[in-house]
Amino acid sequence: MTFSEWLRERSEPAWTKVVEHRFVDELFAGCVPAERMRSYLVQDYQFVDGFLALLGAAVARADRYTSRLAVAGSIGVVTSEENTYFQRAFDELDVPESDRTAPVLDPATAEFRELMADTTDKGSYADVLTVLLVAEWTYLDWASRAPDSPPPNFVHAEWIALHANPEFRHWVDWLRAEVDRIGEGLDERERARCLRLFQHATRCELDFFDAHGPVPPDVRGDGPDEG
Ligand SMILES: Cc1ncc(CN)c(N)n1
Repeated sequence: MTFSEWLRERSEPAWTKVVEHRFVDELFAGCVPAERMRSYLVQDYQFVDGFLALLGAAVARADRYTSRLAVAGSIGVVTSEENTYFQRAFDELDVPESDRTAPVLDPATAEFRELMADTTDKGSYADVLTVLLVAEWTYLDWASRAPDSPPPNFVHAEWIALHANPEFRHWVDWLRAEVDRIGEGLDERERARCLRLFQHATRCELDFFDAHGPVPPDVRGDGPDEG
């Protein structure tokens, strides 16, 4: 088993809960209500801000030029196609300027940003790669479940398409191989640290989706026990 496979396996069942989240199923069906899609994207734009800084840390801490180039390629996508998508989606969803630049953060967003900021400031290259890998691999995995026909609304369809395409798969495959390469040189303590980070980041992904619902029936009170 590779290091990346080991990290993911040790992060179950949270990993599968992210990949099979009800929010994702609603997205595939094109039925995330506008209000929830708006709050998800507003919060995610704040996630992306921290994520971009983390990508910068990977460029700075990589141990070779080819690795810096690979990470820089992903920075290109985040700052162009993905950023343009956010702007068009915000326009479509009537997101006011204040929510685009400085919204009140959900606790889930704040925790994820804190994890990324700590790793950006103090993490080793292995630590940085570990958090990046969770954020990208979970998104590749859920997007890989997408049905053939996209939902009609571009806000839903393009968010799926940004994570279900050969270039994104190639980037995640590279990240996995890089984590495996760097993992070979780590001692036991460093590997354990990567596992803790991987598990924490996976938990953050789950909390992030949970924060945007939908609320499960048993919590809503229309489960089998309710009269
Ligand atoms: C919360 C979250 N995690 C991951 C991704 C994919 N970069 C994202 N956009 N948002």
